[in-house]
Amino acid sequence: MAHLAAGLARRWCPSSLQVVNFPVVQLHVSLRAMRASHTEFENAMNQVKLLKKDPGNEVKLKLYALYKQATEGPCNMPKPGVFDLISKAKWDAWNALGSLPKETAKQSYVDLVSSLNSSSKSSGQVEPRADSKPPGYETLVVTSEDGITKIMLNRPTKKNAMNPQMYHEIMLALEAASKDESSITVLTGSGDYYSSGNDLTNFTDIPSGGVQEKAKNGAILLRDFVGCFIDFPKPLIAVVNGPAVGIAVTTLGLFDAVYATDRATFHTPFSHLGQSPEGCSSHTFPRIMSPSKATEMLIFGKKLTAREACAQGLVTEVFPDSTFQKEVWTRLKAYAKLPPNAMRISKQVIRNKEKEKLHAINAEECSVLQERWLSDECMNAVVNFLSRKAKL
Ligand SMILES: CCCC/C=C/CC(=O)SCCNC(=O)CCNC(=O)[C@H](O)C(C)(C)COP(=O)(O)OP(=O)(O)OC[C@H]1O[C@@H](n2cnc3c(N)ncnc32)[C@H](O)[C@@H]1OP(=O)(O)O
Repeated sequence: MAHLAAGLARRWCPSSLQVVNFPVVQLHVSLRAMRASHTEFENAMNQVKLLKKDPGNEVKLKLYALYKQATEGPCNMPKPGVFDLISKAKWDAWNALGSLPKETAKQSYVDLVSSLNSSSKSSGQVEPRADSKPPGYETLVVTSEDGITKIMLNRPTKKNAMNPQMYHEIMLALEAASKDESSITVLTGSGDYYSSGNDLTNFTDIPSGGVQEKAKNGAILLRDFVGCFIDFPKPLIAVVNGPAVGIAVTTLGLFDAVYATDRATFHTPFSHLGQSPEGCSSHTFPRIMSPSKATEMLIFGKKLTAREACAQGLVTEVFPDSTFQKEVWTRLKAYAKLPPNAMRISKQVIRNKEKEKLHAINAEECSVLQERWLSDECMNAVVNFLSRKAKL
C-alpha cells in the first residue's frame, strides 16, 4: 500500500468553500461565528499539509473522500479499473459517502483534521495510529449494539435544541447508520427532553452576505436535513423520552414507529414563532390525523399530550414513564432480530411510492420558511424568546 500513500499524498488539493447560515434576527452580533466555519475549512486543508507524519492510508482516504464530497458532492467519477489500485481506493472511499450533503462532509473534514491535530498535540507529537477511529460526535451519542444503532441527541442543558452542528451530525449519523451492520435505527434524547426543536439562537448571526443569503442557506440545510429522513432505508424508530417541539415533532411523521413516555408532549408553535410547517408535516399530519387535527397543531399550536398524540396517530404507543425505557428497548431488541433485508425491502415497498412527493413537499415547505424567517413576525418572536429571561 506504500504506493497508495504516495499516490494519495500527491493528490490532496485545496477546496472551494460554502458557508451555511441560518435565518436571521437583527441583533447585536459579530460575524466571527459564521466566518469561523469558512475559515475553519481553509485552515483544516492547510493543517493537513502540515501534519508531521503520514496519518495512514485509511485516514487519508477518509480525508480525500470528505474533501471531494464537500467540494463536488456525491461521487461523479466513472469507476476505475480493478488494476488502478490508487484510483479505485479513492473512488471507493468517495462513493461510500453516498448522498451525504456537502455541508456535512465539510464539517466532518474539519472535525477529522482537528482530531488528528489534537491527538498529535495532546500526546506530545505522537502521531495518531493509522487506524485511528473517526472523530466522535459533539452533540450526539451514537452507539450500535444488539442490531440497533441508537442516535441520542446530547445537549440536555439546552433541551436538546438543534444547533447547526447537531443538524450536521444527525445527517452524518443517519448516513453512517444506513450503511452499518445494524438492522434498525433509533433516535432519542438525553435528559428530560426529546428535543425542543430548532435552536433559536441559530437566528442570531448575520453573515456578510446579508439576511437573504442566510435565509437561503438555512432553507438548503433544512431541506438536506429532512431529506435524510425521507430517504433513510432502514426501519427508523423514535423513542420520545420527553417533550418534543417544532422540527422534533414534525419529522416524526417520517419515522416508521414512534414510542413515547407518558411524560412526553408534542408542540408545533409555528404561528407563535411567525413560521410555517416543515418536516413534510404539511402533508403527513393531515394524512395521519385529519386536516382539522393537523390545523390545531400546525396553525393554532395546540400542544398534545402523549396519549392525545397516540389517539391522533402521530405516536404508535405510549408507555408509563417508570417502565418506558425497559419496555421499549426489550421490544426493539426483539424487532432487531428480524431478517434485516426483509425489513429494509418492506420499508421500501411501504415508503417508496411517496418519496418523490415528499421531496417535493419538503422543497416547497423550505421555500416558504425561507421567506417566513425574514418576516417581522418571526424576528419578533425569536427576540422575545431570547430576551425572555432578561425580563424576569
Ligand atoms: C435550519 C433549520 C430550521 C428548522 C426549523 C424548525 C422550526 C422549529 O423547530 S420551531 C420550534 C423552536 N423551539 C422553540 O420554540 C422552543 C423554545 N424553548 C422553549 O420554549 C423552552 O425552552 C422550553 C419550553 C423548551 C423549555 O422551557 P423550560 O423548561 O423553562 O427550560 P428553559 O427555557 O430554561 O430551557 C433550558 C435552557 O435551554 C435553552 N433552550 C431550550 N430550548 C431552546 C431552543 N429551542 N433554542 C435555544 N435555546 C433553547 C434555554 O434558553 C435555556 O438556556 P439557558 O437560559 O442558557 O439555561
